[in-house]
Amino acid sequence: MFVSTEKEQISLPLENGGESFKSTSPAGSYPDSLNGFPAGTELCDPVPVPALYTDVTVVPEQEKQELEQTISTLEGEIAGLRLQHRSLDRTRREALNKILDIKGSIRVFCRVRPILLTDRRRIHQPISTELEKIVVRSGGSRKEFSFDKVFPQEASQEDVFVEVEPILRSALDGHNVCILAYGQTGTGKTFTMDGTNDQLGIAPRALVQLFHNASLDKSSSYTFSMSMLEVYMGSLRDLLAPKSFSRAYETISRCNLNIQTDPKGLVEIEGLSEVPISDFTKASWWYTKGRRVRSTSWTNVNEASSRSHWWVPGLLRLLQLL
Ligand SMILES: Nc1ncnc2c1ncn2[C@@H]1O[C@H](COP(=O)(O)OP(=O)(O)OP(=O)(O)O)[C@@H](O)[C@H]1O
Repeated sequence: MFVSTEKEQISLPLENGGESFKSTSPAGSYPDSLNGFPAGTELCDPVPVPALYTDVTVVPEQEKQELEQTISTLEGEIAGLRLQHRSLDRTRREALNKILDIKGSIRVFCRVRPILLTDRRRIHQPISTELEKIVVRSGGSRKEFSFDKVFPQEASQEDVFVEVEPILRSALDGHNVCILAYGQTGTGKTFTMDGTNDQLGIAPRALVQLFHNASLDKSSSYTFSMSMLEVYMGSLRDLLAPKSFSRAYETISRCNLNIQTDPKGLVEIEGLSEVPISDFTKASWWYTKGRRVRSTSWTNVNEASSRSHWWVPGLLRLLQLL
């Protein structure tokens, strides 16, 4: 005799050929339509069908063995792919290191700022650019300067970022890297490093890229931290100092951090805040906070002049100096 659940997925044999279900008390009979019971069969109080029956799927032994075989094959393939990924990653690192060695561990780019409507002196064609060279003509003299790459006036933020992007990969591979913008006031350091809301510069793009690359790399784990420091009027200012701390010690501590060199020759800023960064959202939040705190002042050349500053997310250092 078989009892079927309503879902009809499972049929389980009842022991004793159903004898044990013979009615001894006020009879109840199942209607004809129920499976397996002849019409009018007397039974005890209706046998409660355990809820368990509806959830259990009995897999035939052969199918089970096939599934186990498939799982073990897939596990083998995953292990193989992991090994392959590790080996490819090693090759990629070596290739990147070679490229950086060939290109030089220090690379100097020149970005030419377009002439702005606000510029007082509108000298047209003062310089001409080539791929790796600029020529400056002034007062009858002509001077040439060579660089690893020259970005002409038309170069977009994206064009600039493409050149520095491999350095970010290097940072995740464990190298110390530094991106430094240097130039006279008003030449476009802030524009290149920070950019604007619709033309993001290197720093916000770097944050996106770092966290994106780190999330793709399942074989390593990364921890990120960030510090932001401003060099202003000869003093060092901690841009991520906690508010209460900065208020209480505003005039003393915020502007009087010391630069120390440890026995290994590494530079350390004593007392500089270093905030742990768990993800891109946090990084972006702290970066925006640090930018708000920094000093900006007017110069004769640049209306919204930002003073020298640098920031350090994990291993990456982005510096901007006058
Ligand atoms: N490549 C560019 N394309 C368009 N506008 C630019 C470009 N570079 C700079 N600018 C504009 O030129 C002005 C001065 O640039 P920016 O403030 O970045 O100079 P800076 O070198 O950071 O100056 P300071 O040292 O005084 O802070 C800004 O209005 C900026 O938007």
